[in-house]
Amino acid sequence: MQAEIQESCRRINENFGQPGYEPVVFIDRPLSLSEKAAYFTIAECVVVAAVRDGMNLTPYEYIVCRQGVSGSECSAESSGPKKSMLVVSEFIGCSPSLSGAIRVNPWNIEATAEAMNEAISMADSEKQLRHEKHYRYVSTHDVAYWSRSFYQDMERTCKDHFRRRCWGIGLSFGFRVVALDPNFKKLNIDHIESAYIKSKKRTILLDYDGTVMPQTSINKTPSSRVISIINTLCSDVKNTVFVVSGRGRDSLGKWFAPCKKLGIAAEHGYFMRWSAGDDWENCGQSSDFGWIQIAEPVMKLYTEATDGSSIETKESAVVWHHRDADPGFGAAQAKEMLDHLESVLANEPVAVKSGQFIVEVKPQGISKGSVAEKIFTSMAESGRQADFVLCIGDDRSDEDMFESIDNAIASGILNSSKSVFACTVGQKPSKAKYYLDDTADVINMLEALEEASDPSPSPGNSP
Ligand SMILES: O=P(O)(O)OC[C@H]1O[C@H](O[C@H]2O[C@H](CO)[C@@H](O)[C@H](O)[C@H]2O)[C@H](O)[C@@H](O)[C@@H]1O
Repeated sequence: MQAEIQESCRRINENFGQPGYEPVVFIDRPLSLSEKAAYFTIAECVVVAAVRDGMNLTPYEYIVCRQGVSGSECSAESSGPKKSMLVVSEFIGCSPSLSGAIRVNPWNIEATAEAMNEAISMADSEKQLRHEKHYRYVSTHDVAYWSRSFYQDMERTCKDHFRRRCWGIGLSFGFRVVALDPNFKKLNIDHIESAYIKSKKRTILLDYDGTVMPQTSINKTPSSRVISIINTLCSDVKNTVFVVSGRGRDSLGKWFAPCKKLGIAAEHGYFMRWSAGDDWENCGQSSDFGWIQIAEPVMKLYTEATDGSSIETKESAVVWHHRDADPGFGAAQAKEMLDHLESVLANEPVAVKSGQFIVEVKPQGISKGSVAEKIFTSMAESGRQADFVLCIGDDRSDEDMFESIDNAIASGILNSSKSVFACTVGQKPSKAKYYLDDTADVINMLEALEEASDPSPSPGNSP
């Protein structure tokens, strides 16, 4: 590789060099700190084109060197306004913190060349503004700042650890230690079945993906087994059953067409209907979707840079999927995109949320929590307060449902002495008190409830 670099340098110098001017000076040896500082001080632009990196400090060192030491006369520019320009790879750790840097995908040679040209031909006033911004960031985020911030993060993360149980879960790169509440336990099928039999008014809220449908399934249509269980649950006059999902109303409506009495909350509750015979209620508070014009271009940028990712446009939301991208890179891009979207959409009526291999932008106030609250409230208001609640889901959006159960108990919409089963799928930190291991476990549990049901003709769910 070294020979290849030397050959490229020779070729460029031969083609573009002139007497007294050598375009590429290739330094192929370790530099002392002072030498490095000297080069940084005179450099009009620094390019960091690493394709994989941790926390590369070169850009920060460069900015500090360009700022210089006040009062020193180390360069011709030292008395004038300070300027610096950075072209950085989007793969390096410090890239998100340098908002004035030109960010590139280093695999894209043309885009990198264009960025270098843009960097050196930019107006001095612009270079100055970018430098000021970066220097302010570097000088306020010093060693003391970082150690304070790490310390606070650790304190927050370890809060309550003394009363939690720690478990190692996952394998290989997926291995992690999680701290779980000691009251968090596996849902016992006999226990829930007996509570189900004793109860008179039941609310059952089922998430779809990752709960009744395995995340790994290619075919996302519910199995005939799932349809049959849900139909039996719906036909018990004591039951109000809802599928509460982030998926669109068309797919859910089509998939669950055989379940006439099933309630559906689609797109996290933006659309809701109590049974197949009812019209869809639109639960959104605003019809202004101008924010899509801001969110989509950002998602497109990340899609271009992340092989295997894609954008899904729903009626009320846009979703960036990275399930088929490289796991590490996809997750890093998702985290970065979430921050990016949160900052550009700060003044818009939206929420930016992450889920199972997705980042989603959806209208503010729309969540599975508000769906659950709506169902509990309208049941209580019509004198049908539930004495049995089963709420089950696997991801972050389902945590909102679990939280709304606590709120409903606190406000008296649900009675705390009744049977409440908030259950997450997979053993992980959750607001739910119970867990089941996987979708197979969920189906087994629902089968037990199916057997304990009393299917009799009924008008179905009603608000
Ligand atoms: O609320 P859920 O029923 O759990 O649905 C949430 C999202 O489901 C869909 O995404 C999921 O399935 C994709 C494959 O079809 C998969 O790639 C992704 O990782 C899953 O999260 C749906 O596309 C999203 O819009 C929903 O928000």
